[in-house]
Amino acid sequence: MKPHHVRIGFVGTGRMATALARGFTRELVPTAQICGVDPSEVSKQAFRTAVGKDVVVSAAADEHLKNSDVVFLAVKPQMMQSVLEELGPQLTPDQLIVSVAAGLTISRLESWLPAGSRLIRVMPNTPCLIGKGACGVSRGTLASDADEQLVSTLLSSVGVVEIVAEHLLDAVTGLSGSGPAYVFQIIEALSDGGVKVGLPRDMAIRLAAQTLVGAAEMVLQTGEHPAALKDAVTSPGGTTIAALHEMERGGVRAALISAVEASTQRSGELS
Ligand SMILES: NC(=O)C1=CN([C@@H]2O[C@H](COP(=O)(O)OP(=O)(O)OC[C@H]3O[C@@H](n4cnc5c(N)ncnc54)[C@H](OP(=O)(O)O)[C@@H]3O)[C@@H](O)[C@H]2O)C=CC1
Ligand SMILES: O=C(O)[C@@H]1CCC=N1
Repeated sequence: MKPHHVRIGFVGTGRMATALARGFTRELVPTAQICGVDPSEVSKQAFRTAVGKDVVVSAAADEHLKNSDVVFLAVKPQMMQSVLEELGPQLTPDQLIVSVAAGLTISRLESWLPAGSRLIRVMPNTPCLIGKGACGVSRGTLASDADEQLVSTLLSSVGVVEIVAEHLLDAVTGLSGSGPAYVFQIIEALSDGGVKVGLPRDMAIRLAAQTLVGAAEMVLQTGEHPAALKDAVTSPGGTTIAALHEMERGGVRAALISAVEASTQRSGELS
């Protein structure tokens, strides 16, 4: 199936569903081919406002969801079992199911889905909203090469895709799934630093964010190790080494390593 012909349904129209749907419809999928199911009036309307007025939303599974080729499960992990118990009988074997839920393993999801369901497990992140996502993908027991290809193509339209063994998806969650939150906090802290030394807040936020964008792009475009790029900024006896010493004293590296590890562990617990 051609990706731009795919009809996509979202079960749960919250933050991650909105980021994906809006990302898919930027270039690839017409908004009229997207639908969403969510009992929350607030989420549903926010989803439609963000993605487009052609999007059909409803409080419960309807004909639009039943006619979707791909169904994204985007509810909280703790709700998934009860959602699938209700939704399962309305799914058909023709539909490809994609879970974005943190932690829930393929075997657990397959045990809650109707027998014979084709499942792909994905860990995306919210920058999919602007086409800059980072996603890990693992294939379920019955999903085919074509299914994996279709989901990879959809997700490639909203970011980079890494096909990973399922046991690594918790680690992907710890790094890139939760990662935007770490980076937002870093940007906020850097801008606090800018304000402390006299910059106006809005300028400090712009400078901090652009510094992260520029540094990240340098890593991706040059292929150089981040440590080498750091060394190129760091003059002997200069300003940067004075700052890096403070970061080491503050345990920034250890804190980030522990952050990834804590999120990974929590993802494992959610199953
Ligand atoms: N946010 C993120 O950055 C990421 C999230 N994820 C995963 O995405 C999933 C969704 O997370 P997120 O978007 O943040 O959560 P949200 O709470 O923003 O969205 C979940 C939505 O599902 C709704 N919902 C509750 N019950 C049902 C139901 N029976 N049928 C349909 N919808 C229902 C909720 O309504 P109500 O609010 O009324 O409960 C809510 O609108 C999670 O499994 C999470 O692990 C994965 C990667 C990144
Ligand atoms: O915080 C969470 O549980 C979700 C999963 C990854 C990002 N947000």
